[in-house]
Amino acid sequence: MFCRLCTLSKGLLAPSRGLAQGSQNPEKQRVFHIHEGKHGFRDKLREIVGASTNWRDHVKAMEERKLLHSFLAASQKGLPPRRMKDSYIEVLLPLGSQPELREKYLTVQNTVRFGRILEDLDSLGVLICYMHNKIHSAKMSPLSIVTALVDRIDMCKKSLSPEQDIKFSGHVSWVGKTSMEVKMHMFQLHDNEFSPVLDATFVMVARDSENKGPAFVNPLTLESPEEEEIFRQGELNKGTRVAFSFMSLLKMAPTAEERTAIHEMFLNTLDPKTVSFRSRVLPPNAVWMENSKLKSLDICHPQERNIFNRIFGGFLMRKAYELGWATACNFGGSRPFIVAVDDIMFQKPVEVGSLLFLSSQVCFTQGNYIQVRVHSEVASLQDKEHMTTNVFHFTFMSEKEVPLVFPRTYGESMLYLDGQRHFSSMSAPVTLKKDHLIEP
Ligand SMILES: CCCCCC(=O)SCCNC(=O)CCNC(=O)[C@H](O)C(C)(C)COP(=O)(O)OP(=O)(O)OC[C@H]1O[C@@H](n2cnc3c(N)ncnc32)[C@H](O)[C@@H]1OP(=O)(O)O
Repeated sequence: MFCRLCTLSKGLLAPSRGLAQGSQNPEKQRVFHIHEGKHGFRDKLREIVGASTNWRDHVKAMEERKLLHSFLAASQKGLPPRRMKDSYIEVLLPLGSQPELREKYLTVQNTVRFGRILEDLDSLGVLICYMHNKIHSAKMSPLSIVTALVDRIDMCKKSLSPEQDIKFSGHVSWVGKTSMEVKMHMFQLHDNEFSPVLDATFVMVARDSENKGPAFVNPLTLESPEEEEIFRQGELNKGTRVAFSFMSLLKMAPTAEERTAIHEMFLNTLDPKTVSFRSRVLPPNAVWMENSKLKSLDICHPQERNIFNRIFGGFLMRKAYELGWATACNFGGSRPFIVAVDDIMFQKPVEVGSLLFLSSQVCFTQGNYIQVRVHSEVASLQDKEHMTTNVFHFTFMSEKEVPLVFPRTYGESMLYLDGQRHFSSMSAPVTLKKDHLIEP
């Protein structure tokens, strides 16, 4: 499979060039481990934020964070600029050399759980942003950094083995006033070399010490034409996001071409015997969209909280991904493999104790591809009103050709078109490879 970003990222940023291939890193403090402990990156995050390790201390820990308010900058100009390499870090997931780590990452097909990788990417993105905004004289940060958007995750043409070491790297690639774009790469050891397996772009937002209002981030200074290109790409990404949201089918009617396509699908479902709008029949090898649905419910226990005592974005992504994978599996009747994740917007934080309702459905298919949409909403135990927190978009590739999915209602037709737009925004067509084994 061709991966636009894996190719683009190769050699663009000076700090990642040598390190990406597994060479020695002179700045040892920038290399963290996934596991807990002295060099564990989650412990590092807790240290930076001063988060509680026990739920019973969470109120006290938050009270302490209030005192950090005075360290917040009144304007962005008051903050020193940072270089891309200031935020550059690497994180090791030594699945090969530390087999005790494997269980957590293992699927029954002896591949790596992609849902676990999503969790690691989320924490890595946050740590990168803390590196960018580091106050050298203070151990703790006054900022609360939250995930606003998973812009894109593209898989490259490599299998993920649970028996080989994995390495993540990343850095801040663009900054606004309170938001930052982060680019992350993942590599796996293959013939003694770390080869690219995944590229990800997230947008993180800085909030004040109590996560109640916006906070300024350090500006970014660019040191080479390559870095200018990365930054320019960040600007472009921002523009594309605005254009995409402006064109949303919730705000605007579909294009003439899209309307024609939907009308043709509708005509294809009319029963030639009755030609009645009430009796509709599916063409051969097609499934009604409503019959592709799967739902789940989770109780958001304190264990799933992030360092700011809200539910961890990575947990929400893992849950949505796993339901999406099951939906694709159920629909296609064979093992689906993840190809791309895009446009996951974290609209509202999820409180500890909430009920999390996930609803997943296939909204577009083509050949071996299945586009799945997972809608997430929460309700509190006291208040039964449901509130949407996220919409997830996953592109899967099935081992076999899959049926067509047909919308029955106008609402479903809009979901179909939205799914088609997400599918079309994918980098490039991919060919099914036996070694492309990235599963739940
Ligand atoms: C281990 C630790 C892990 C911790 C990580 C997590 O788990 S976090 C948990 C999961 N995530 C969450 O719970 C976040 C939930 N969402 C939210 O709280 C909020 O939607 C939000 C703070 C992200 C944004 O709120 P608002 O839109 O009201 O904020 P505001 O309008 O001030 O915008 C702040 C900045 O974010 C940018 N922004 C907002 N939404 C955006 C989006 N979808 N895509 C790109 N950028 C976006 C704006 O341009 C602006 O940047 P500029 O100022 O630069 O122009």
